[in-house]
Parts: sequence; C-alpha cells; structure tokens
Amino acid sequence: MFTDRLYRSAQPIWESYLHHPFVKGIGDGSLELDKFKFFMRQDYLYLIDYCRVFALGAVKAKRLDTMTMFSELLHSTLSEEMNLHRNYAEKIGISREELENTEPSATLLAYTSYMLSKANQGSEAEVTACVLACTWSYHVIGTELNKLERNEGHEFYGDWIDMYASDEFAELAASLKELMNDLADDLPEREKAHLEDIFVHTSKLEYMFWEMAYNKTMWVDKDSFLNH
Ligand SMILES: Cc1ncc(C[n+]2csc(CCO)c2C)c(N)n1
Repeated sequence: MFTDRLYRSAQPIWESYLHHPFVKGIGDGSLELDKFKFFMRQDYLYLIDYCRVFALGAVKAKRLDTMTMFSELLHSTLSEEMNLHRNYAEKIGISREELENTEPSATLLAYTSYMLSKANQGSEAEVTACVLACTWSYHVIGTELNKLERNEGHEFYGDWIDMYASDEFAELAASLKELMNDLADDLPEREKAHLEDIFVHTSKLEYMFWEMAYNKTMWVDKDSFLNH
C-alpha cells in the first residue's frame, strides 16, 4: 500500500516525536505550563489554516463522498479539536481574543504556508498528502501516551491525550489513509514521489513544531532581539 511506503520514508522522523521532551512531558505530566501555553496558542493558528486546507480538499474533490469527508473534517476541526484549545485556554487564563490574535512563529508560518501552497497548486491527492502526517502522527502519539500510567498530578494533559487517542481520531486517521491509497494507486511514479515529498516535509515540520513549542521560539533562538 502507498501509505506503507510513506510510513517507511518518514519512520525515523516519526520515532523522534516519541522521544521529544515536549511529547514526553505531556505523557508524564512534567511539561511546563508556559511551554504548553505557547504551543496551544500557535496550534490554534495552525488549525485555522488547516481548516482552509480541508476546505480546498472539498473544492477539489472529484466525488461526493470525498467532498463529504473533507467537509466533515473541516467541521470537526473547527468544533471539536479547536474546542479542546478553547477549553484549555479558559483553564490557563488565555482569552479568546488572545487565542485568535497570537503572533505567528516562523515555524508555524513555514508549515501552514507550505501546506496551503501545495494544496492550492495540487489536486485532491496533494491535499490529502498535506493533511495525512498531522492527523495520523497525532493519533500515533495519542495512542502511545495513552498506554502510560497517568499518575496523580498528570491529569491536566489527560484531555489532550484522550482526544488524540480516541476512537473518533482513529477513524479520521484511517479514513484519510484509505483515501490516500485510493487516490495514489493509479498515479505514475513521478506523482507518487511528489506526494511522498509532501508527506516527508510535513513530517519534518511536525518535528519542528514540537521543537518550536519546547523552546518557545518565535523566529530564531532564544536570546535574539527578533524574539522581542
Ligand atoms: C502542529 C499540529 N499537527 C497536528 C495536529 C493534529 N490535527 C490537526 S487537524 C487534525 C485532524 C482533524 O481535526 C489533527 C489530528 C495539530 N493539532 N497540530
């Protein structure tokens, strides 16, 4: 299957997510709140643009069931996933206004601009390749973290883990994988290689997003005046 090929190409990158201190910190509850806050604010902006990518998927879909799937993904991101962020924001004292008016970091801009440009230029297959690594890898991470014992005091990140480990997310990831396989099956190798590039690039950008949040990097490393 084409998604097996994608997984093989990105495997070392995906393994690094589980060793990343941000991800480990969510898993064992030790992640500092200021890093999580930074992440949630950037991630909210990320999800707004991500919704635009789903909308492009609906525009480019050749079949009604694919169009329905993209519109459902768009709706569930705007309501359910972004609700997770709104709920956390309320708990940690970030107002709705602050959440929507966050200054974007360089990594966020790189990631969303990349996806939007590939989705705009490409067909429904490129759109699917753009969103696949993010949905699939979050489900893998959620499932792995869900296996760990949740000690006392770690319940704060529980909602985050529960969302991405949920059956609903498993279904989202599975249906996107199925769609990717359907769309890529009959494509010539040159086009498959392009989809693979998108998958590997977005997988690297996922890693960069964890790094960005862990170090709270806006543009360059910590002490640069560009961060102020
Ligand atoms: C940087 C970053 N990467 C992936 C996700 C996870 N995610 C984004 S949209 C979507 C699909 C349906 O809502 C999923 C799983 C995230 N939140 N932030």
